[in-house]
Amino acid sequence: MPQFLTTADPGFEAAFTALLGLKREDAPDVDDAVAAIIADVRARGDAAVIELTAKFDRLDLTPATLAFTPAEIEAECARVSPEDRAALELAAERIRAYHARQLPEDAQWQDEHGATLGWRWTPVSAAGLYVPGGLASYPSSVLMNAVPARVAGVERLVICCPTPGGVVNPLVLLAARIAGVDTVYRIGGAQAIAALAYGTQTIAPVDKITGPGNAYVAAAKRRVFGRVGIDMIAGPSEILVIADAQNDPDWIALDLLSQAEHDESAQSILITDDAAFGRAVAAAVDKRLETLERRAIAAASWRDNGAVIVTRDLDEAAQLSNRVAPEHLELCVADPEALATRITHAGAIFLGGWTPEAIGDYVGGPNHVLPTARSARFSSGLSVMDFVKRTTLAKMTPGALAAIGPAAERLAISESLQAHGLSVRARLDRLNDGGER
Ligand SMILES: NC(=O)c1ccc[n+]([C@@H]2O[C@H](COP(=O)([O-])OP(=O)(O)OC[C@H]3O[C@@H](n4cnc5c(N)ncnc54)[C@H](O)[C@@H]3O)[C@@H](O)[C@H]2O)c1
Ligand SMILES: N[C@H](CO)Cc1c[nH]c[nH+]1
Ligand SMILES: [Zn+2]
Repeated sequence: MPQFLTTADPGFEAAFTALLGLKREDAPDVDDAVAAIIADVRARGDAAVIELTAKFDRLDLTPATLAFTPAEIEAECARVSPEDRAALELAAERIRAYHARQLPEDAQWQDEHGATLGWRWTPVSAAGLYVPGGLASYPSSVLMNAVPARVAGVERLVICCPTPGGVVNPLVLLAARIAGVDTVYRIGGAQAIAALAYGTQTIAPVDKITGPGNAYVAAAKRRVFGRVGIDMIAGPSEILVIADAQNDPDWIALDLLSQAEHDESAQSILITDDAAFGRAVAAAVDKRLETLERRAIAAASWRDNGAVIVTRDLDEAAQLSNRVAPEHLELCVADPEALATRITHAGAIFLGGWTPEAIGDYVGGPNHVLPTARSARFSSGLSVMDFVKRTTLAKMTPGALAAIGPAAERLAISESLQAHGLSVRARLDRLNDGGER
């Protein structure tokens, strides 16, 4: 059973703290296994990747079959129905239009001394996009990773997406083609992350790795960070719904289950100011679980990590939500915009009862790769900004150097960094000797 909590109860704070502290990450020995996998791929390259893929994905590959061939991609794309193709194309265009607005601008100006200052943005040269493929496959995650990278101007885009037992989702390959991905490797897990970070005889290394994955993928991304950039550690999915009694309990139940069905470690929480409505939603969840396709996963998530919390009012609901810092936050209340002004930490906010979180997963436009496990307190969802970096620009004139150089020299001396100071002093002396102004 999910937890039923009431803020008016004396024991609420302890129970809520315990709810936030639920360990939803996987087995602690994952990191040891991942360290060994990364070391093996670094040492043996393709051979290690091929052996691990056979072991974990029941798929026998060769160096020549690590990547899908153009003919294979063509054949798989031809299997996609016109309706599914249209849905992917609609999603891709909306995601592209939304992320195009995120492109940052270069800047350049002269200050009062005549110095030219500024910055410019450049994309990473190569990005490796991880698309989960173990428990389910996610064409939508292809778009959510590849489209922002293309908008950012990344030159080389590759995808790693496991195909356990050789089962391919043609929509993953069509999504990759629509988004302009150059190469799709049919590998997954930590071995894929290691191959992207360090390269193998067949797989060229990249500069940035993005995309969600299971505990092995997350542990591998943590370990290769520094060798390559990573976006974040996008863990098991979460949703928090703040809803008043004016909602249809079945709608709210389905929204909660939409994230619970991702993973037994997912977390779905309802906060409401009406106890009877909270009970009605819980009953609607149980009813839906009787027939849901992924009911085994969703029921375990709801039972182990789910909660219904009754608050005194919606302000209290907002305060609690900020402590959860949920990946997804739905505001199903009369005035969602007003309540949203009280929200300080959330990966994505969905305003009003007509905005189910699933819209954000697929076609709304915003990215669905979002911070989990309270990391929305300090991090953001995947965006164009994950694929660009900023270079600063500075140009002194002799006059500008004369104006600010002495201060630099004094600070260099204060830090006992003599060459720093002398590199400025030599130029100032030239100026003092009548050199170029
Ligand atoms: N935050 C997001 O945007 C988002 C989107 C989609 C999915 N997800 C989450 O991503 C996760 C996907 O997990 P998944 O397992 O389905 O796919 P996955 O692709 O992340 O992991 C599957 C890979 O794990 C490796 N693996 C499996 N068992 C292993 C073991 N015992 N030792 C070493 N490696 C092993 C295999 O190589 C396999 O290819 C889920 O938790 C899902 O909720 C998150
Ligand atoms: N809600 C997931 C992120 O937590 C993203 C997703 C992909 N497909 C369906 N949903
Ligand atoms: Zn989802």
